[in-house]
Amino acid sequence: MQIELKHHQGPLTLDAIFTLTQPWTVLFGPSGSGKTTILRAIQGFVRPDHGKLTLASTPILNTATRLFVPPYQRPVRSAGQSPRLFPNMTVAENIRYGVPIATLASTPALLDEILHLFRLEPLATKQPQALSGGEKQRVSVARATASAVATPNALLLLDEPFTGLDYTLRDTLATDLQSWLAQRRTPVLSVTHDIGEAFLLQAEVLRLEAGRITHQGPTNQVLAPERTRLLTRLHS
Ligand SMILES: Nc1ncnc2c1ncn2[C@@H]1O[C@H](COP(=O)(O)OP(=O)(O)OP(=O)(O)O)[C@@H](O)[C@H]1O
Repeated sequence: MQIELKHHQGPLTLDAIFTLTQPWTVLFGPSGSGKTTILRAIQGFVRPDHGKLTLASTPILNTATRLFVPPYQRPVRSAGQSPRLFPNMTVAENIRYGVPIATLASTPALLDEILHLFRLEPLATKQPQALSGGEKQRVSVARATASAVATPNALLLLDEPFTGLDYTLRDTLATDLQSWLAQRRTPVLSVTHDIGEAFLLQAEVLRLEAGRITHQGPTNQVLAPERTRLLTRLHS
């Protein structure tokens, strides 16, 4: 996927050009650097001043030619920072919601696999009001994951997907989800400012500073300064 975005928004001047080449890419940067704005522009909820987006060789935005594919027609699925679940549906129904009936018929095990992947089997029949914040977050990411794997050539966007989870669950879930999605060839762009999460994923890292991509490469290269700073703090 090729992404070119130029946009003014409040104090932010976004000027980001990058290509997603790996199965999982992490967008890493400080608060306010524009991470969520990039995800929202890819979804189609922010219309950039200037921009060009191409997903799986299909253009979905080109301000020069006035091309703007609306959000509901983009093969983009996402889970945001605050889980928004259907309150009148169970966990299983929420996850099933974005999966076409034809997909459920051809891959009947999909829902069970996702419930298992996200450790949600014991909660499958509960409604959102009976869940903790971390459980709701898991359902939200599970729903976006189910919909992404059921959509041809989809890109999955995850904004702070493991926030609110304890470290043990986060570590297992992140690595299991990464390999499960890689097997299904569903690419991911996730946002984090958690250095532990970035190292855990062993993904390609895009480092964003004040609206600009300053580095792109493997985690241990791009985040070496953060790692050194963290280790120094732990040993002092
Ligand atoms: N609708 C808006 N109108 C004006 N300014 C906005 C709007 N949405 C966000 N901003 C500003 O744009 C900047 C980038 O916001 P964004 O949410 O993309 O940052 P972020 O890197 O995702 O931050 P965080 O890690 O805190 O979620 C911030 O300064 C924010 O205040």
